[in-house]
Amino acid sequence: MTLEDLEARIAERAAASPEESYTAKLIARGINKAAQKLGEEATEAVIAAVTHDRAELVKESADLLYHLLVVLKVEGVPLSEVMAELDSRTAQSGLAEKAARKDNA
Ligand SMILES: N=c1c2ncn([C@@H]3O[C@H](COP(=O)(O)OP(=O)(O)OP(=O)(O)O)[C@@H](O)[C@H]3O)c2ncn1[C@@H]1O[C@H](COP(=O)(O)O)[C@@H](O)[C@H]1O
Repeated sequence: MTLEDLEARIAERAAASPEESYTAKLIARGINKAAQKLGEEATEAVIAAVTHDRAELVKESADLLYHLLVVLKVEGVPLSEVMAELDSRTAQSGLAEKAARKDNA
């Protein structure tokens, strides 16, 4: 499974009935609920990381990526746009990118 596969699955399930699909149910509840779930999963991943709970970190990371893709779907942002942003950063180090952002702020 790639993130692109998951993005396609989410797009497919978005059209399903909320009674039979968690994705459809979450999308029907709107961006505030989807964003709240994203925040919760991020927090759970952070807790797993700082408590060195490796198995939980793997599970929470999967939840986090899924909920991020749902939020991107609701907001109409294709994953390819996020990947293109990451791609554009490979030309420089993360520290140089951070300094450039500060200069532009
Ligand atoms: N990867 C996921 C995935 N990860 C997490 N989850 C769901 O995310 C939910 C998070 O758990 P919570 O207890 O926080 O959720 P909850 O109790 O419903 O949340 P509240 O609304 O009560 O806050 C669980 O119900 C998980 O099943 C996912 N649901 C779906 N997918 C993927 O999406 C596909 C389509 O799923 P459906 O849309 O359900 O058909 C699946 O085949 C998977 O590939």
